[in-house]
Amino acid sequence: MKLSAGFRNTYEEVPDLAKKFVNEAPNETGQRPKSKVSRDALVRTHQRHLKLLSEGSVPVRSLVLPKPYPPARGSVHATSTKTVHLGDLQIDSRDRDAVLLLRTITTPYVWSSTVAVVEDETGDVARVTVWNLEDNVVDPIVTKGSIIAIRQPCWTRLVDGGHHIRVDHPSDLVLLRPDDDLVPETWWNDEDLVTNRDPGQCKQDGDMMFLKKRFRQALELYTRGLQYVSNTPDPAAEIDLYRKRCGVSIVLLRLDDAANDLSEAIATHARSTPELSSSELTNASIVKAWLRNRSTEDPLHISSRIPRPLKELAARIKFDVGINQPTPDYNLPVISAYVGPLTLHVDAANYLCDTEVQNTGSHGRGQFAKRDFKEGDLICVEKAFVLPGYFMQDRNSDCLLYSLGDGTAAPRPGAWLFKELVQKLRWNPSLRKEFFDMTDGGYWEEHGWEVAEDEEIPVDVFRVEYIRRLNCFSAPTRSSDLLNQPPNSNPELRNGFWTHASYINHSCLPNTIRTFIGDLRFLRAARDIAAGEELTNQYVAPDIDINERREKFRTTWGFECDCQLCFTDGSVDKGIRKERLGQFEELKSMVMKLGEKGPPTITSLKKTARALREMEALYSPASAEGQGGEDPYATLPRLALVHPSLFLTEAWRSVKNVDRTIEYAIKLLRNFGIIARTEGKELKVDNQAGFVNVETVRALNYLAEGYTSRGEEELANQCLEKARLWYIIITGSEVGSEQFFGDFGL
Ligand SMILES: C[S@@+](CC[C@H](N)C(=O)[O-])C[C@H]1O[C@@H](n2cnc3c(N)ncnc32)[C@H](O)[C@@H]1O
Repeated sequence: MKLSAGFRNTYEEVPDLAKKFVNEAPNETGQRPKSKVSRDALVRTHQRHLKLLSEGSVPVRSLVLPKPYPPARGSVHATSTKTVHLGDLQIDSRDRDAVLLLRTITTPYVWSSTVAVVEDETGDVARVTVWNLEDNVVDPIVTKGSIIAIRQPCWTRLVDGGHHIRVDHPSDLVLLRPDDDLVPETWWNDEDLVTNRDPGQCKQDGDMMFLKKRFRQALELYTRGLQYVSNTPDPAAEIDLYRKRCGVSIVLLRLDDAANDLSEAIATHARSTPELSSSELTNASIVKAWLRNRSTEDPLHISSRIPRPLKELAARIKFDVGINQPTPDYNLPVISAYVGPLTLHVDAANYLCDTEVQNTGSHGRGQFAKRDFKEGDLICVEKAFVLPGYFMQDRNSDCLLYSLGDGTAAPRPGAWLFKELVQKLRWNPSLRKEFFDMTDGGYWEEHGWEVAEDEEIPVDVFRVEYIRRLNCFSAPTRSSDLLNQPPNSNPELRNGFWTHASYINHSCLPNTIRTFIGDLRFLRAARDIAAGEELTNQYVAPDIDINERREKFRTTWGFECDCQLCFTDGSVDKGIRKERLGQFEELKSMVMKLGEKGPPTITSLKKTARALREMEALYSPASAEGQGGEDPYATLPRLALVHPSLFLTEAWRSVKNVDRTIEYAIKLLRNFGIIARTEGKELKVDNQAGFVNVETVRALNYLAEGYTSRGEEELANQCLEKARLWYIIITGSEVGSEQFFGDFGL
């Protein structure tokens, strides 16, 4: 039996209860807690929670964001801050200038949040809960004996009674070094200040910590080594320590620190190498500027003049910060072969220069073509700002994110993206501008302040979450993998963030298609695009029902789609819309039942075809008002007809009726908004407002098969050529096409 059986974990918030509590508990803002818990009781409870943790008795990790409030502004060392004690704090009332100095008296409990028992200078005790740290048990951020400063502290009520100090913004928690001026004299401890003064030993100990994945401790040891190496100048040791610390920083996504350390390592190397000692490489700021300039150019020939380990780190940092190349040249087969569930991050440059962000006039900012693109062309390629690489099959990676402010919840992919975004932004001030430039739906305007030009942009976790929700993408490991999924398998997609791509607006009838290979996001032209045209993308495939569609756009992204399809579907008489949906549902269940019965009979297919014809009538010119008698759907998708026409195409093919297969494949294309017809031996495909997707690629394959069996090879080849182009558009590359088309025997 487990020692802690029967003990309830109160450190893990139950989101539903927390939500109810937040919305229903009486307001006690400004009051003080009526009772206190003793030091012994707090520590005892904490020990039992540590026990639960060590036994693995923890629920699925739940990240909980309370009602929004902004982080404290400026530095904890600013003269305006004032030190307070636990006894001064009030419930739910934050004083922006207040700083609470605490010392942790327990090892931390680290799961959904980091929890520790702390004391203040007067000996008063409390439980502190810190959210949104990139923490883990083996390498905790706050350890027993840490001295911490909490900014804008207040008491927060716990659902089951009692109070704790809750911190949501990582910047509201500051870890203080023992020699920090803020540390009260009573907490000075000479032992803290006496450390190993041998840089070599520090490096060795740091290496050991690195191997044990205790990255923060490794950082600390390398930092200590660097402090002491300056006493006994030893360039080789110094370069080594900078290099090692740079490596750890890269693992921890601290690219700003990594670039600083590598610049110092390179400058030290140059100063101690006779042939470089009078070169620009001795200037660390010049090297740093090169590491961060996002260019593939190397006019100072830095990479060819430094030792290989430094050169490799430089490449790593440049790719991770993001570099741009001027052409869409990529070795897609090599990239695709490299990528897998555990190797998502590709060393490749971005290709962004032929697109630009501009104001649209009606939809905020949007992305525009700077040159003409032909159907299928690569328009832009971008490496992810963040694409979390957690293990999908691991229970340990289960994680949920709840926002109590608006009652929303995000499953694992969104929760992980949020966590990594907070981490990356927290440690890389240089990358914040590009991220916080993105739309947050007005959050910061309501809750934040105007950030001055020379002020560091704060990492407000609520703002990060709003930006995540409005701008992230769901991404498969490789888009081509999705073609080989068993039907209805619904594989889990990751959530990732691509900053340039986030400026693209939605259209149900997009002129571009996005695909993914690892952390590279590709955008290809779904049809010819002229320079100056706005680029659009489908955020999600449109629902058949215009009301559902509008609701989804409104609640998820806060906009009203004004594309031609939404306008036309929206103009249709309500009764006809209802009838379309009713008939669609009826036909769908009829088709499903047929599917269950084995191979279809000719009679059943004829019956289905009749039902489809009846539905087609609901898309006749008379169905939409105010269109002057013209067919409003002449070039538009007729979404309710897609499913039955797909069924009929495949069913006629299964009974080897070539003519009917061709007829229905053309219908299927047409219902996706793609008008395909033949003029003699020529195939004409008009796609002004249609969808290119796997079904339309298949429809072309069925046509190719049909024309082949009728001996119309030229038509078959044209279908196949188009299908191959569309395959590239929907998967990003040609990789896998042999197998895909081979499965059709083509
Ligand atoms: C990923 S961002 C696109 C860039 C955004 N327009 C901007 O200015 O930052 C998504 C937001 O753009 C706006 N948006 C996207 N597509 C739109 C459309 N078709 N019509 C109106 N607004 C749209 C919505 O405000 C949505 O929340």
